[in-house]
Amino acid sequence: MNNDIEEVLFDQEQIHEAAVRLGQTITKDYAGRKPLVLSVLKGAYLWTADLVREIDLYVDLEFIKISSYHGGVTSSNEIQLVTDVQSDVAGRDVLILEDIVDTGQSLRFLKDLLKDRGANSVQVATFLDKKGGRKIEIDADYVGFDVRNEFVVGYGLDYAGLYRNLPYVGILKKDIYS
Ligand SMILES: O=P(O)(O)OC[C@H]1O[C@H](OP(=O)(O)OP(=O)(O)O)[C@H](O)[C@@H]1O
Ligand SMILES: Nc1nc2[nH]cnc2c(=O)[nH]1
Repeated sequence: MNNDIEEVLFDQEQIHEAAVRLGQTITKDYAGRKPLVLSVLKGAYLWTADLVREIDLYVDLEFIKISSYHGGVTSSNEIQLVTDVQSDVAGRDVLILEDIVDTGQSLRFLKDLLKDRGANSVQVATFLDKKGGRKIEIDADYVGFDVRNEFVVGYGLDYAGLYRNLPYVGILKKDIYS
């Protein structure tokens, strides 16, 4: 699996530092509140595990699964709610945890859904922010790393269902796509 990677963009140490940095900021910003941390599956599973351990607050942890990519490297415009959140978000301060914001379509879908359901506030902590990929004007509140406009894998992010278990983020060799 490691042999399929052309270039490592963010290694384990850098990722840990980003989780610590964001965890400290979120701890300060949400002081006195009990946010509902909403992890977006599948991609955010590792980011969630690492970031929540750096947040020194009482939090509720929930999961939601949506889908926009269908095995390839380009997004579909259609976002599907695959598995809904299991608790009421009305009145809650929701902190969405995403692995990546690319076109912005998934985030738009989620923020609209949570606002429609009466969340008190909705903020977003994304591991990666691919600003060059945006089709919708939307921004995350907390960003681990800005990433260039290329398809990346690892640390939760997949290609055709694979590479989510790489402990770092990288770019695949071109022949893997063919
Ligand atoms: O900004 P966007 O262009 O909408 O892309 C971002 C979304 O794409 C990925 O999810 P994906 O649909 O691939 O599902 P997964 O998390 O299960 O891999 C990622 O986890 C984000 O949720
Ligand atoms: N694996 C992966 N999923 C994505 N979803 C949106 N952008 C990306 C990306 O660059 N890589």
